[in-house]
Amino acid sequence: MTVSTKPVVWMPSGIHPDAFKLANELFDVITPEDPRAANWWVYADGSVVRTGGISVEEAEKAHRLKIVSRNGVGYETIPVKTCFERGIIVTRLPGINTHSVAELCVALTLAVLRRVVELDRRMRRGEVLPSIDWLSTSVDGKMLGLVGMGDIARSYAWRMSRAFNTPILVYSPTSSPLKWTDKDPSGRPPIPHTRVQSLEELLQRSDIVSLHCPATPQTCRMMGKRQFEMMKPTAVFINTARGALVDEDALTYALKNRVIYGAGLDVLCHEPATIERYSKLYELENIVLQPHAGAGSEEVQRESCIKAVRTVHSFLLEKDIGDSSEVKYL
Ligand SMILES: O=C(O)C(=O)CO
Repeated sequence: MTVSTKPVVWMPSGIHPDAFKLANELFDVITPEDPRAANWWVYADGSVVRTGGISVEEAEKAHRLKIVSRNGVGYETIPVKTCFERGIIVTRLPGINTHSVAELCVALTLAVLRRVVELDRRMRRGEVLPSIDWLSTSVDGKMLGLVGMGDIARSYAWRMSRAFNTPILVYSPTSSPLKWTDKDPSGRPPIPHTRVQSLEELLQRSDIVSLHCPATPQTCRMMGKRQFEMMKPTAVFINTARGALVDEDALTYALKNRVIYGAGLDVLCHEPATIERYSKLYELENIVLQPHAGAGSEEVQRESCIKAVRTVHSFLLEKDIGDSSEVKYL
């Protein structure tokens, strides 16, 4: 029997084929199909995770594990405290998917306001166009309200203001040090915007409300029944941030009863989402859903998966995560 001398790496979630090929050259990879997957923590020196992450119990049992490399930005699915206590380093790729997620924000906004997906479905069901029933809402000049001031919010704001002349309102629940008055890292000019002092004001004034905050105890369920009722009945709600920010029963009620016009969601509380769990949401026409695909462009996935794999390799071999500006320790 040949014993592999390559580091053993656990990869629980889907990974771009080019990165998977590279990983197989560099490591002895354990995927969910591998017989070792049931107790991967006995074997693994490193792990590359996208969605799914790892549990506290797994981190506690993983005696060989030295690094968890998150292929993406958010890290709430990784037990960072336990990892630190056990000397396991955690890395992520901030900024890697900024423009890809911002593009999806634009796509969801257009799809919901112009009823793109709903009308497509209705045509395929045999309804005959045109009809007054199919009137939608223009995007041009609508007030865009952003909750959070990170890079994705900024990239989305830049695209919307340039393409659709949307005035921008911003509310940041954390005291964000970021100023949108400087050029952004891609050299784009500042975006004119108005900062409001409360979520209430943003909800009342915006035609498009979009969330851009991490899930923390402070932001959890920040959008509930009361908040949806503060929005205009003509307004749409976009969430590409995290499902935990939203009370999903309240959103379902608001959509069903036309408290708001529509919603576009890339994230849900329970992912991967299933029709059984979300049957009430899935049956609504005024919602467009995506399977947490904001970072899911071919280009971004190829780049980020390869970076995440290389990070593990550098660390296991050289105790260093390399000099890429995008790879960061937590
Ligand atoms: O990278 C992340 O954390 C994402 O959720 C991308 O959508």
